[in-house]
Amino acid sequence: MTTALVQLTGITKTLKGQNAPRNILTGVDLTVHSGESVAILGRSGSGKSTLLSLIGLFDRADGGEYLLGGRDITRLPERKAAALRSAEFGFVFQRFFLLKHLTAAQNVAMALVNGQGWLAGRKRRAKVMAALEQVGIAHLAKHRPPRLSGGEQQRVAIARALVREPRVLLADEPTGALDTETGRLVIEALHAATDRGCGLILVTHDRDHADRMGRVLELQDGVLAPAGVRA
Ligand SMILES: Nc1ncnc2c1ncn2[C@@H]1O[C@H](COP(=O)(O)OP(=O)(O)OP(=O)(O)O)[C@@H](O)[C@H]1O
Repeated sequence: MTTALVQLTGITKTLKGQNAPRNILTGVDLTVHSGESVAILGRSGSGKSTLLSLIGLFDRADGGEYLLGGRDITRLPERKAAALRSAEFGFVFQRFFLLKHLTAAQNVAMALVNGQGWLAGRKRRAKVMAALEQVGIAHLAKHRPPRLSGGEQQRVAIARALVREPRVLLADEPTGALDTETGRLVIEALHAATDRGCGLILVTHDRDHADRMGRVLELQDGVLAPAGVRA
């Protein structure tokens, strides 16, 4: 068995409630390997986004252990966590967060700016076009977001997440603002990333989309368990 990309053991998280602290995650175990896709279902408020933000190193667990590619990152200092976040993770959200005045290609290229500046022009263009191609919208490279449909805009956002070749793709309700058919295309574009060895963790309310993933889990009472089989 290969080394797991993401390995969470006994993850706990308590958040301030209105009156008293709330134990949102009480012992989450999750292992995701390269090329694997996992869907996380759960009722509203069950802690799905909280869990994703811990995996993506936006926040820190109170307890438990987090290994990334076999390396223990449970207590990584914030500066190192930030560097790891941008090197290892791609993020896709319900809102697309595209810059309206830039073309699709320019929006994707924005992800290639780092502390050292831009990649050299030709290399950058090739990476951007490859990412747009991967999600099936290379022909829309010069279009600006207001001229694109919701599904096309979300695929630009996925290309922006993929262009840095992350090891793990985290998607939080990426089809929440889309109709069913458009959502299906977006799910396929996300899933295609696993063919290249990316690990994919998808938070969704849509059981049909969840069933497109290799495994379907449910967050309930602070822990993850295999989702029940549908009648
Ligand atoms: N920063 C915070 N401080 C206190 N409580 C929070 C904070 N963020 C979220 N919560 C609460 O924690 C619980 C879990 O929130 P979370 O957003 O993780 O749930 P979710 O399963 O993603 O919900 P949804 O499906 O509605 O997006 C909710 O009750 C939410 O109100």
